Amino acid sequence: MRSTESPVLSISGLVKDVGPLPTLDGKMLRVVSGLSLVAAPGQVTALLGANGAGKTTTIECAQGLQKRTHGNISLLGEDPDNAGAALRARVGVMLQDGGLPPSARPIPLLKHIAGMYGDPWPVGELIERLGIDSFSRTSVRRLSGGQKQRLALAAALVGNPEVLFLDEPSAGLDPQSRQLVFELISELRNRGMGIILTTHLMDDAQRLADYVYIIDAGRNVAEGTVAQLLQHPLPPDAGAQHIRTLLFETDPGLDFTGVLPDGVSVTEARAGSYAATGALTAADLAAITAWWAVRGIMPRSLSLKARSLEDVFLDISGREIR
Ligand SMILES: Nc1ncnc2c1ncn2[C@@H]1O[C@H](COP(=O)(O)OP(=O)(O)OP(=O)(O)O)[C@@H](O)[C@H]1O
Repeated sequence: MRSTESPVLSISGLVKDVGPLPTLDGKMLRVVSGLSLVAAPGQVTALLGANGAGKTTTIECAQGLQKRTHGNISLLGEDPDNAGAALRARVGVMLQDGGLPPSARPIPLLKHIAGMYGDPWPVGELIERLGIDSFSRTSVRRLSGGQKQRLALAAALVGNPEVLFLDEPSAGLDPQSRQLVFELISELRNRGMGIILTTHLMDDAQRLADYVYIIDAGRNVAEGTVAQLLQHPLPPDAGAQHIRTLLFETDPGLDFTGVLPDGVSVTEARAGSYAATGALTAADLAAITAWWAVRGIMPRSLSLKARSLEDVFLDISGREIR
């Protein structure tokens, strides 16, 4: 596990049992089994895992919302299980379902929350940054999913927290709102806020995270910066299929047999739209462009896609659905 001076959150050997469950003949179910992580100030730390991996349980234990079975948790230097109002005031939480009162209207709600803090974030600034003015007269229950997300983020930030928990922050956001939220998250990180992001969206983690913990079945399975994880060795049975993909559009129905090496597979997903996947080398790129040149073919588009965090995640946690 990485070491960080004065982490905003540090979890070691977290175990959480739930139950007893009638479906297990009255036995307990272990949903987190010895998980450890460290989140630093001024960084986005992502917890990445499939549905049911134990992300929410871990984060709720970290926030003191669920009692842990074993293990140590330190949130801003304190045990969240004994947290008082002073610790809670330093922590911002944006939940997936918002957790906001359905009949409230956005601006009075934010002003009310701001009134509970000594040094709140100016409400007007948050309203402007998150485009809340455009739906300020609508009650929470009538907001769209994306509007609720933006209001939930504003509500999490209004207390000017030192640490911010974000659960799937881009869920339901249109591209403009997503960009807005991502820019704000980057700015908060640069100001020194410690941000803990829970997600199964690889793209969000790849774009935002300084450090990623991949968890599976309540355990740590890999960790590192995105760049480090992208170097993760391929599993022995992966073949070369996740190394690189060359995407190109040209004439339909072309036969590339003999142009590219055996380990590279070429598929035509739509007429004239091809993907060549495998351990492509510069020589292979030269071979395919030479082949086009001889035949007078000019592709309409051409792009090379490197192995992504999603490929690494699937290599590590398996491709079968949970
Ligand atoms: N009180 C409970 N009773 C029974 N099972 C539970 C309980 N709490 C959690 N679980 C199970 O523990 C596992 C972990 O749940 P958790 O919500 O932490 O996963 P997650 O990684 O946040 O998933 P998602 O991405 O779907 O939100 C799941 O299989 C869930 O069904």
